[in-house]
Amino acid sequence: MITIKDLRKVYHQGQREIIALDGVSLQVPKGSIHGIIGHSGAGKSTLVRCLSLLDRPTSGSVAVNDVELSSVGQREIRQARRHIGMVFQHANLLDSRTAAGNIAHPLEIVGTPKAQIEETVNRLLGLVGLAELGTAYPSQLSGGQRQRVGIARALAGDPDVLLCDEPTSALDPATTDEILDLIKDLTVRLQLTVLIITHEMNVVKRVCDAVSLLESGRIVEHGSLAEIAEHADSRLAQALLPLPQLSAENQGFEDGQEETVLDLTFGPGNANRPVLSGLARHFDIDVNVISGSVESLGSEQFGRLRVALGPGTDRAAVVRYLEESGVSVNRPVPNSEQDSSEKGAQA
Ligand SMILES: Nc1ncnc2c1ncn2[C@@H]1O[C@H](COP(=O)(O)OP(=O)(O)OP(=O)(O)O)[C@@H](O)[C@H]1O
Repeated sequence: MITIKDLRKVYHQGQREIIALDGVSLQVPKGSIHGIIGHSGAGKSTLVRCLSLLDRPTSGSVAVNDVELSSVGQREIRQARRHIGMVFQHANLLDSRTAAGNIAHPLEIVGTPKAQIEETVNRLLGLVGLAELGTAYPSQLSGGQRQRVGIARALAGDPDVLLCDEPTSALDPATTDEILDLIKDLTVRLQLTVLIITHEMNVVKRVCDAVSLLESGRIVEHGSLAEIAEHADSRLAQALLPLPQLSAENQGFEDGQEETVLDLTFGPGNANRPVLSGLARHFDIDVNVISGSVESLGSEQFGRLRVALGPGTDRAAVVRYLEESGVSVNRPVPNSEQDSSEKGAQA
């Protein structure tokens, strides 16, 4: 488990103070993956540096499994770093070493006995699906295979935490999915605690259990994917479950007609239930679907629908009926607002 409490990092440039992290608090349970998403300059790299002990926070604390890391002395820092494995955007392998040699490197640095290194490297090569490629050099490996070596190297010290900084940004979509599935599998198998820094919403959708939106050094939205999906007007929800874009002029409703239009979010509990036909029958009204999408978030299905109710419908009663059926109901968000929210959450 990672526990971050009120983390602040202030840089000084001459007279200027730059607040890179402004009171970040976060808890990531063991065995789960938490995504951090945010604009350039939001503070993501600073957060990674403070968590990996490459930089000292100005104040606040970071603990892994209740062991406080942010206050360890210079001498114990190497030992403390062993709790944390790092996966980088470009695997950052040593070109002069084979895949096995790269995985062995951190173990050699801390003086691990040779026989133990060999046993660990072979086990890790198997774990990341490269059992046959231990003698290959980075130049002989594909981008995905290099990242597998990078992941194995991050696991060499038997860490509790994996910090992944844009781990798939340099990979094509199919390889991205393979690497994400590997990270997910390892998280469960080894009961790791994983933080993924990313600007890609599909990374969050595919593997994260929870996500935080970082903006100007602060977490402005956060929650499990199910919690976020329920708040359809939040910026993360609009990025996770976007409604297909209607034209700028045609948002599916006329000015003044917003009252009859609803945005509905269906979660795993009701995504497969005939809620809308039940609604139409119950109130004896027409329900017109204007726009909709269904997304897999982790292993669960979520859906968003924009619907228009027939004239004369008792809107309050309909909203009550839908909410009692477990559907989240929101006012429609105009296209212009949705555009800027998606950019904010995706950048
Ligand atoms: N060493 C430093 N000295 C001074 N200011 C810094 C330093 N490192 C980062 N900053 C500032 O702190 C803020 C957060 O930067 P950071 O690199 O953490 O953002 P980021 O979200 O990682 O951005 P990107 O996605 O572009 O890497 C920015 O305003 C940046 O200019």
